[in-house]
Amino acid sequence: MTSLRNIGPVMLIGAGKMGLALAQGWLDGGLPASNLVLVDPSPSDAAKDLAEDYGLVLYSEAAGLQPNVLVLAVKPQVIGRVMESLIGVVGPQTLVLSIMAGISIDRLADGLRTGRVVRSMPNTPAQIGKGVSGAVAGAAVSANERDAAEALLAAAGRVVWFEAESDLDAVTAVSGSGPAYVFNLVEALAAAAVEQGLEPGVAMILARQTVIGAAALMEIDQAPASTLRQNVTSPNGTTAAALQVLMAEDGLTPLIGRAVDAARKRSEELGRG
Ligand SMILES: NC(=O)C1=CN([C@@H]2O[C@H](COP(=O)(O)OP(=O)(O)OC[C@H]3O[C@@H](n4cnc5c(N)ncnc54)[C@H](O)[C@@H]3O)[C@@H](O)[C@H]2O)C=CC1
Ligand SMILES: O=C(O)[C@@H]1CCC=N1
Repeated sequence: MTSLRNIGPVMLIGAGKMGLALAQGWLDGGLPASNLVLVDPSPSDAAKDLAEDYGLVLYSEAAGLQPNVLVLAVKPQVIGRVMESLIGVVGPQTLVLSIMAGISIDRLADGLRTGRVVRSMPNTPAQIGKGVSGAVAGAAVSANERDAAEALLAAAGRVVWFEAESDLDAVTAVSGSGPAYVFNLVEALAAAAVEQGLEPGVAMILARQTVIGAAALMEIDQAPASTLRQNVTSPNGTTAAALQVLMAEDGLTPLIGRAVDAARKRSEELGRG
């Protein structure tokens, strides 16, 4: 696989939450700081801090530069304007790697006048190298360019390639937004603990560490999730009583199904502008 050391200049357009999570992963993964430029007209303190810590250049606009890889990490709602500002920045050798929800390869190819576009969907655990990204390569993307995109995404965690671009709307709804579902589960578990009379601070420690522990166990123990669940469930015990509620016909599975469906529809909507 292509190494981040010899991928050449990378320009990140949009140093927001997800862009910075990726940038941190690239720097940790060996991308030389001198090869990373951040572009953001209103950078957050976190963006300024990263730039200062690593000596990165932080520009308010991209004019005059032609990177090897241009990473698009702005909100889908502003991409029209952003693409206009990038004419001339995307050269004949520039690979475009988008992480934006909903925005199609065709739309980027039209707006940036290049077919060299990889559309991807990472998630925020990228920041610690534990993310997962789905990716689709446009028809004009060469094997080397696909390798370069893979190197950037692999610094953030696992990479799964798809043939059908429409699958990325599902990926967005499952793993792109998914960390939020898990954090919301922590909030719900902590709220339930408070309802049971526990002090809020303690409730949050218990809820948070339960999810941290369960995730860490799942990483080490490759048994199916259903087996890990069964390992907690003593016959006729407390977990069985809770699972009767969670696994009822109107329990967690249809609820998560509706949530994922809503996210997918929103991803499709964002794509329609
Ligand atoms: N937050 C997440 O978990 C994930 C987000 N994404 C995608 O990443 C993109 C960014 O999302 P977030 O980081 O959450 O949003 P954010 O609001 O934290 O970051 C967007 C950044 O773009 C900057 N920006 C606005 N106009 C710009 C311009 N003309 N040029 C350069 N930068 C500009 C803003 O100042 C901001 O710092 C979205 O397209 C989203 O779909 C993808 C996967 C996961
Ligand atoms: O909420 C969003 O639209 C972005 C895409 C996936 C995660 N965050």
